[in-house]
Order: sequence, then C-alpha cells, then structure tokens
Amino acid sequence: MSSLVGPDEDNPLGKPDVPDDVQEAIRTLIRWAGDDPTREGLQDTPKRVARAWLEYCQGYQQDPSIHLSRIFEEVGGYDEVVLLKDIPFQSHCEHHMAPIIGKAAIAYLPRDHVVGISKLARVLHGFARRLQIQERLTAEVAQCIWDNLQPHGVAVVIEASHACMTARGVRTPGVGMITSRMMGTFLEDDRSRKEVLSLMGY
Ligand SMILES: Nc1nc2c(ncn2[C@@H]2O[C@H](COP(=O)(O)OP(=O)(O)OP(=O)(O)O)[C@@H](O)[C@H]2O)c(=O)[nH]1
Ligand SMILES: [Zn+2]
Repeated sequence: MSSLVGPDEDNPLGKPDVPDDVQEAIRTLIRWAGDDPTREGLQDTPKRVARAWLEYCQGYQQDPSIHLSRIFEEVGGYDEVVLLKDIPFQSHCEHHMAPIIGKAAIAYLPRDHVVGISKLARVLHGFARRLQIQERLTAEVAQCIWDNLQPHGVAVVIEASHACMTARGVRTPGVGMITSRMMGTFLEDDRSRKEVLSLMGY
C-alpha cells in the first residue's frame, strides 16, 4: 500500500513520491501506445499518472465503515425513510481501468439512531475510489450501511456510464447501467420498496 507523504521542505506540495519502477511501467505503456516517453511534453507524465491513480484509488487507504461510527441517538422518534439522492461519484472499472461516472441514491430506514447525512456519500466514495464493477460497488455500499447502522432497511440504486463502453469497445455513448441492492424492509415489503424507488425518482 502506498503512503501519502505530507508537506516538507523537499516536497512543499506534499506530493507522494513515485517509485522508479512505477514510472517505468507508465513509460512502457506510453511507448507501447505509440509515443516517445522521453519527449518534453511526456517527461513528467509518469509521475502525474501515478499520482492520479493513487487519487482515483484512495479508497484502498480507508475502511469506509469508519464514516458511520458517529451516530445521533436523539432523532425525535423519526422512523421514516432517510434518502440521499443524486450523489455524483466517479470510479474505475476493474476490467479496463476506465472511468465509471454516475450518481447514486442511498436510503435507509433508521432503527433508534441516524447518521450525519454526508457520511452516506463518504461511504459511497470510499468504495467507489477503487477498481470496481458496478454490481459490487452497489452491494458494498448497502452492506456497509446495513452492518454499521443496523437499520430496518437499506436501498441503494446506482446509475452510471462506463467509459469502457463509450470511449472504446462497443462505443455506445449515452448508455446507462442501473444496479440496485435492497435489504431488510425494502427487500421484504413491496409497498416500502415502491415508495423508496419513487422517492429516488424511479
Ligand atoms: N457487469 C459489469 N460489466 C462491466 C462493468 N464494467 C465493465 N464491464 C464489462 O466487462 C466486460 C469485459 O469483457 P471482456 O470480453 O473480458 O473485455 P473486452 O474484450 O474489452 O470487451 P468489450 O468491452 O466488449 O470490448 C465488458 O463487457 C464490459 O462492458 C461493470 O461494472 N459490471
Ligand atoms: Zn470496463
């Protein structure tokens, strides 16, 4: 696992060091793609690419469940659905390492306590900033909320576009993939599932 280096005199911007073998791997890819990695415009590219990938994959540096550790017990008897919708996210597919760009809706039915609403988006980003397939991303977000909040129900719907389908391969722009994971009440009760899907706009 790479460590992120904080600012110091030799490294005022706090940019992480990039080992030589990582830079060489990116030079090899540039050469293989048909360009010359020693030409001026590409000289710093291996470092930039490596740092960019560290950022895209920041989720590996964290356990997303940490965001759900601070809960609020005083909820004034609120026991209806809590929904965060249209949460934009970016991920990368594990097959082509190409961008997955989309939005998520995350809902849960609280049991006794709630969590700060931003934390649902943090959990999403924690799993999205890894090499993923959309199905696993959807399931991991739902399972994390289920395990850590012990709610009555969890519903996660993700809608995304995969650059491996738009920029290459089948080259079909405008295609959206939708995945969902329902747990607890949302899985067992048709009326609750319909209600949450309708609140999400589906
Ligand atoms: N189920 C699923 N498939 C994905 C996801 N992201 C990318 N894929 C697909 O992964 C598949 C990989 O198929 P392969 O035949 O091994 O790879 P490929 O030859 O590059 O396939 P094409 O993309 O069809 O050119 C492709 O069909 C992609 O569309 C995802 O999140 N979920
Ligand atoms: Zn792909």
